[in-house]
Amino acid sequence: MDNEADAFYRELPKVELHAHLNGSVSFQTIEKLISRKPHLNIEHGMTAIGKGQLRTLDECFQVFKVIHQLVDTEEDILMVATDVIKEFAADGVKYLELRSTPREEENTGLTKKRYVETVIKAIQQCKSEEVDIDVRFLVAIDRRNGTEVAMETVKLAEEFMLSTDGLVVGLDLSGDPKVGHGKDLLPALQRAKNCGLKLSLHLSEIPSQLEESDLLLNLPPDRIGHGTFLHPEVGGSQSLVDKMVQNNIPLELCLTSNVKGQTVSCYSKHHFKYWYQMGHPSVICTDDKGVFSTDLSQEYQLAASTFGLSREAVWKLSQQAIDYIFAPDTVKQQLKQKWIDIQPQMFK
Ligand SMILES: CNc1ncnc2c1ncn2[C@@H]1O[C@H](COP(=O)(O)O)[C@@H](O)[C@H]1O
Ligand SMILES: [Zn+2]
Repeated sequence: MDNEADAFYRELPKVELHAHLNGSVSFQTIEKLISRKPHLNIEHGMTAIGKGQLRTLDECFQVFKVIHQLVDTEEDILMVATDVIKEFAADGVKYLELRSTPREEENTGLTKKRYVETVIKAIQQCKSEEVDIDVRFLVAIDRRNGTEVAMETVKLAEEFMLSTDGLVVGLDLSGDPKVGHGKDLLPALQRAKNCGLKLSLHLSEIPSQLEESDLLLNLPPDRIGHGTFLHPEVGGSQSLVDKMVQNNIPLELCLTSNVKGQTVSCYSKHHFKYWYQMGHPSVICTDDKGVFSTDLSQEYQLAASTFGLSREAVWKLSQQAIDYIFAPDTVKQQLKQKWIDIQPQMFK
């Protein structure tokens, strides 16, 4: 990790709603994976982007390929998911929605079903060890893989939603935004919505996706990841903003990810400012804490220092995120109580 956040941000109870499993793998866990697979000749520099370093978004997607080589067995997935959950808990995250793309690997016999089962197993193990965090899972569609795979993924997510007692709560659409078009994925997303899966879609992460964003906002989705180029000041449009506002769709905003991936030129120009000033529901998230060498405490601190947020405003931001989780109201009530219990210690 590049920096350590100040105590206030580490102690702040937090909600993480946008975290890709394989992008969240820490330095320490990569070390263990590398020692399991020395023949791959993978070095740390290939799996993370350090302080002050920038990459193009294309280069970021190369990094995921390297990590996927390191994580290709059930044993790897179990370790990676367990470590990631415990790291978020240690960073003060009380509720986490983890997302990941089910993969099959011919070499190791890994199937998509076993992939999801293994992530669920890690969540259950952490629960039985009483790690202080409520974890839910979003099954991810990689947009690169097209219509049929998207539909298969929805069916898989549906099965697990019914069999895991509420651990699988929704579906994510992610992957390289330059590849594929949302219109081909619409039937799958519609089906997911109809069967009760919540939808979080990566939208307008790069310019030139206006038509796709317009189409997908008609679903409407339950949350949006990034939405970097939705508003008119950056080439989006007022009608896209209006759709976001009318449907009150929360945004998952990831400052370091956007700056290091160079879709946003600097922190002060991050679209957090636009949406936050409007009072639109915005949630600070990490995206890929391993790849971008960050954690959620640092992201909150960055937002506060860049946009001049008081401690009270930061507290409110983390507390309001509870309203946008995909788990049911009973979970929201439990989390709200937790925030009430912690508040007096933090504002003495
Ligand atoms: C940087 N911005 C981003 N934009 C779009 N998709 C992203 C992403 N960051 C991560 N992913 C998606 O998450 C996968 C890695 O985790 P999992 O193997 O699913 O756990 C990537 O392959 C990509 O599909
Ligand atoms: Zn993402």
